[in-house]
Amino acid sequence: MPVDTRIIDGRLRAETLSREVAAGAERLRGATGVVPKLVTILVGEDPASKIYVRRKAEHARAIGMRSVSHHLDADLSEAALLALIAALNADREVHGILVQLPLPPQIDRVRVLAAIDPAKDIDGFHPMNVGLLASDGDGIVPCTPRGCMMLLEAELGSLQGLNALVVGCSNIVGRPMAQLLLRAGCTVSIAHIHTRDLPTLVATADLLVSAAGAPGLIRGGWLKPGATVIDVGINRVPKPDGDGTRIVGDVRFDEALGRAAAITPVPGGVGPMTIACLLDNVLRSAERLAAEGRCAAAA
Ligand SMILES: NC(=O)C1=CN([C@@H]2O[C@H](COP(=O)(O)OP(=O)(O)OC[C@H]3O[C@@H](n4cnc5c(N)ncnc54)[C@H](OP(=O)(O)O)[C@@H]3O)[C@@H](O)[C@H]2O)C=CC1
Ligand SMILES: Nc1nc(=O)c2c([nH]1)NC[C@@H]1CN(c3ccc(C(=O)N[C@@H](CCC(=O)O)C(=O)O)cc3)C=[N+]21
Ligand SMILES: [Mg+2]
Repeated sequence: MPVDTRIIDGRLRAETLSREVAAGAERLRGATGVVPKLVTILVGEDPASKIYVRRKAEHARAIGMRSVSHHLDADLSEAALLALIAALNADREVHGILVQLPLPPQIDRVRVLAAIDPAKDIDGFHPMNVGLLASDGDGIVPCTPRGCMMLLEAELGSLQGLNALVVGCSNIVGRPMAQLLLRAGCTVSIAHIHTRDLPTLVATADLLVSAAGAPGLIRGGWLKPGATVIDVGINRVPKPDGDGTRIVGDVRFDEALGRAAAITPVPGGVGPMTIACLLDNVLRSAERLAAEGRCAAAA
């Protein structure tokens, strides 16, 4: 029986969260003189990365934070990047450091992420924060999975006992997503490129989070009727009429309508939540560093 599928408005939820973060930043400034500061680092010329980094910096400024962007040549050495990170770790006016991924091949992502002060690691990618998430500790949680959890909890309330399927197991999205769902009491499955029978797994899922980066991978007819669907995928594909490109998710949105209980659109779903959660992570880091006397009031 077809249902009326709710379209989850991530943009609206993200605007609400951004206003809360702006108010929190203003409170912190009033109480301590500390103005949260985000530093983004982009290495190379990837056009999508340029757009996202610019968007993050603009949003930070729009809500009253400070933000500085470093745009470095594609042939930058790993040593030079590590030296920049060391300087930012030591800078008492910097509260959040974001190294945009992917990095060029001469730079070891694992070494770079491990060099960021875990207290300023607002992506939550440092092994210390990864470990805290995996052991139910209180570290910094990656932005995209946090945004997905906010949308899911607003939609469903408690997630306890639900069958959750995460498609994709990257360090940025899939793995931390699975950890958060486990923490929320879901029975979690993780599918990836070697998974044999994805349609059968999808059919068992009360909630599905897809982060494969594969356009149209998930067919509407695979979904358990009444499932809640979070589509993280951002895939640029040619328009049907061949005139330019557009962005689609991993889930066949048209097919999911009438079958899922609720679904996030692409764009306008998870993406805006990622940015709002990033700013929230910057605020939290600034609050914690201020409480520990580890940062300076803005000059
Ligand atoms: N909305 C947002 O805020 C964000 C969106 N994204 C988007 O989400 C998507 C995933 O990003 P990210 O996690 O960084 O990407 P990665 O490419 O790092 O990871 C993708 C994962 O999906 C798996 N996968 C790929 N194709 C299939 C398939 N056909 N069937 C099953 N599993 C598959 C991969 O398996 P394997 O590695 O084994 O090949 C891998 O585990 C991308 O489209 C990205 O643009 C990312 C971050 C934020
Ligand atoms: N260190 C690091 N941290 C990241 O968080 C990180 C990264 N590297 N590398 C790349 C991915 C991708 N990512 C997105 C952020 C916002 C949107 C976003 O704003 N999306 C909008 C607009 C989409 C569009 O028009 O392009 C939307 O979905 O509505 C998308 C994707 C963060 N990532
Ligand atoms: Mg992220």
